[in-house]
Amino acid sequence: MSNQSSPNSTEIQAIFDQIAPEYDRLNQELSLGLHRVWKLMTVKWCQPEKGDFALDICCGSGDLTNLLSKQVGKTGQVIGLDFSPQQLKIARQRFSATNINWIEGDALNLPFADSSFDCATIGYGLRNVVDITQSLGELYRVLKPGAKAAILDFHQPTQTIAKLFQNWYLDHIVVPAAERYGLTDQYAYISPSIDRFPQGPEQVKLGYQSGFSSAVHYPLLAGLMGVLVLKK
Ligand SMILES: C/C(=C\Cc1cc(O)c2ccccc2c1O)CCC[C@H](C)CCC[C@H](C)CCCC(C)C
Ligand SMILES: C[S@@+](CC[C@H](N)C(=O)[O-])C[C@H]1O[C@@H](n2cnc3c(N)ncnc32)[C@H](O)[C@@H]1O
Repeated sequence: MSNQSSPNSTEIQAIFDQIAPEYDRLNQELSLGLHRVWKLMTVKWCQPEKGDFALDICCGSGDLTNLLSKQVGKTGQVIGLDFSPQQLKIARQRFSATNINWIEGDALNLPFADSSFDCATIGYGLRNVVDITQSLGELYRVLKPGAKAAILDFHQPTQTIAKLFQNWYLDHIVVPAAERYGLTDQYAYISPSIDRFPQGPEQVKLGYQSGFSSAVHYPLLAGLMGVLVLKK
């Protein structure tokens, strides 16, 4: 990894290619299955409807793409976009719904026309892109007027005790668990990435600066996670 404080795109892509085989198993174990609840809430917050054209940016192994697919139904379509070939390989193996298209692409340069999508999600992706402002600008561009996006990610809690717990859990539960698979460095990346990630009020400000007409941040799990809901 470069000696910069934050990894570049190539390094980020490599992390997610490398963890792809164990990603879902570790998420399930380390969140005690709660990540599924957070993802369900995220999809609900972008208000998908039957027949919608939906987008899951930074789709990874496809959890949110699959949930959107169920919501939009047979008359709808979902695009799952990610720049990690290995994550997309896992996604294609896990989910075969005919209303899903998997696309290898960059969240910072979405291969879609303006005002294409009725709703969108980003699950644990915004913290990992190298340019949050560019990513939010692209998200705004491809959404239809009035469309909603829901962005789930880790969040730096404001309460000291919660922050201490988050750091402890990441350092003493998450990273040692990743060691079992030789993925120590990849999972050790999470903690500093959370420290660099804007907190809720700053995310809201970035949402408005990107042109969204409304931006609300909902903390989850005492602020250890959060969902930013944006409306174009
Ligand atoms: C689905 C989750 C995380 C996805 C994820 C995001 C990243 O940016 C990564 C970067 C590098 C390696 C892996 C990931 C990655 O997996 C959230 C659930 C999994 C978390 C690893 C678990 C941590 C949860 C909270 C810090 C503490 C929860 C405590 C509760 C009592 C379970
Ligand atoms: C932590 S995973 C999240 C996967 C999935 N959304 C979930 O909720 O489990 C982050 C994903 O973002 C992808 N990613 C990071 N930067 C990206 C970019 N600029 N363009 C596309 N995908 C990107 C990574 O390849 C990885 O699959």
